[in-house]
Amino acid sequence: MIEAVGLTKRYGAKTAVYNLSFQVRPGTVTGFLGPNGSGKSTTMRMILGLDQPTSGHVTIGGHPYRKLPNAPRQVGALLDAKAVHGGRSARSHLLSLAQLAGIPARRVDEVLGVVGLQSVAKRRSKGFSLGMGQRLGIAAALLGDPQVLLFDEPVNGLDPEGILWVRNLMKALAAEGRTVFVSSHLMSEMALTADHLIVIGRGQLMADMSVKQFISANSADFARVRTPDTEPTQREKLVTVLAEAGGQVLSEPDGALRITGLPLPRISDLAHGADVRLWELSPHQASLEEAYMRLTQGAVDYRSTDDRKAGLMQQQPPGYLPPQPQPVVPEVPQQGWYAPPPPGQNPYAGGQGPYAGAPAPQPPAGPPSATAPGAPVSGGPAPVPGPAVPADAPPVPQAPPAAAPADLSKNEDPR
Ligand SMILES: Nc1ncnc2c1ncn2[C@@H]1O[C@H](COP(=O)(O)OP(=O)(O)OP(=O)(O)O)[C@@H](O)[C@H]1O
Repeated sequence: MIEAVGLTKRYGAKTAVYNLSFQVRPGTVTGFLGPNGSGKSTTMRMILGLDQPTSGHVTIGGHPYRKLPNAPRQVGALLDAKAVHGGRSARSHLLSLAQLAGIPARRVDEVLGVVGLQSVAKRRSKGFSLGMGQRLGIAAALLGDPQVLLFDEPVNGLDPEGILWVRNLMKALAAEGRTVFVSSHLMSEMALTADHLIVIGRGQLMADMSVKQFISANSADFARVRTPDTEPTQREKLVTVLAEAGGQVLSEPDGALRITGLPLPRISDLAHGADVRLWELSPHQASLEEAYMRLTQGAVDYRSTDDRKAGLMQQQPPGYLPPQPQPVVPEVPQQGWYAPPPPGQNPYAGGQGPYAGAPAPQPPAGPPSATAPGAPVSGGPAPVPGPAVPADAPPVPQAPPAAAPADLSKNEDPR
């Protein structure tokens, strides 16, 4: 088991990790998630004794890494796959690691086989592709047959076959009772691989729970309903009856309705009772990506802007007005689009949890339009105020933080 207690790491004015406490248990794959720069690699380096915490401590099986007897036989890690002497072959790189840890040479050939690099074992690693480098890094982590494994973005650069292999490898290692701690930005992959999640934002703990709990705490399942495109009155009638029955109704980009708060059979009965024909009534399960984006959207430090290419434009005569682009609502839901979690289920959005008191998301300024996708069409108050998207919303609405940890990079001590 890995146990972190009050872990804090400062680099000068920058607080990379702040007061982080968690446990990573054996027998499960624990996913370690967080936006870019949130402190995942720093935390992993502290676990492995490569960085000294400013305060707090972290142990593996009750001991700090540096005090573990023959640590490479107990803990395997992939932190930076590029940290290999490029002039060495894959085999000689692994052989040197094996010799340092007292691991027999035949184990090197075993792990080369496990990661599928036998045929290039004698090639210099500097000619390796990104994915081959990752495989070599994973081989190094497996070398000592350790009980505790840490992988920092192991599927980075792997082909689909490699991703599937890593997924199965992680699960198999956990099924053998090992402790597996893995960071990734690929939510779809994490949803398939991890049992438990530790989520950090700006170096602080945001969630520590099972994947299932995480999704239900941070999003809600919903029903998608479509009435005939040619008969807008049918849609309006349905919106009214659903709202009267207590449903929350949002408009989707293609004109369909997104309903929360009512089970599918009830929606069907209400439509039937109102003599409304349905072209679609389908259940939708919230994804880990939705739940993750909803939780962390306020803790994202590095956000892209549209490339308007204004710097490449010719200067226009005074008074010239550029054509206004039509607002495009993303096909895939983005900020402000996430179905709100059921009332009281998001410990980070209400009055409990470490971020209690953080501002709840508010709809962007401007009147919501019943025809604008994402605008609440009708219904009672949303359980957690979900930001609506007005008709004149920019392509990616910048919703305020859902429940953001304080930005510690500004050198402000939050205590
Ligand atoms: N040696 C260092 N000196 C100064 N700042 C550092 C150092 N290492 C990390 N940081 C800073 O600490 C913060 C956390 O970085 P870290 O690499 O741990 O994040 P991360 O969650 O692993 O990010 P990513 O997902 O992009 O890999 C960042 O702001 C980073 O710039």
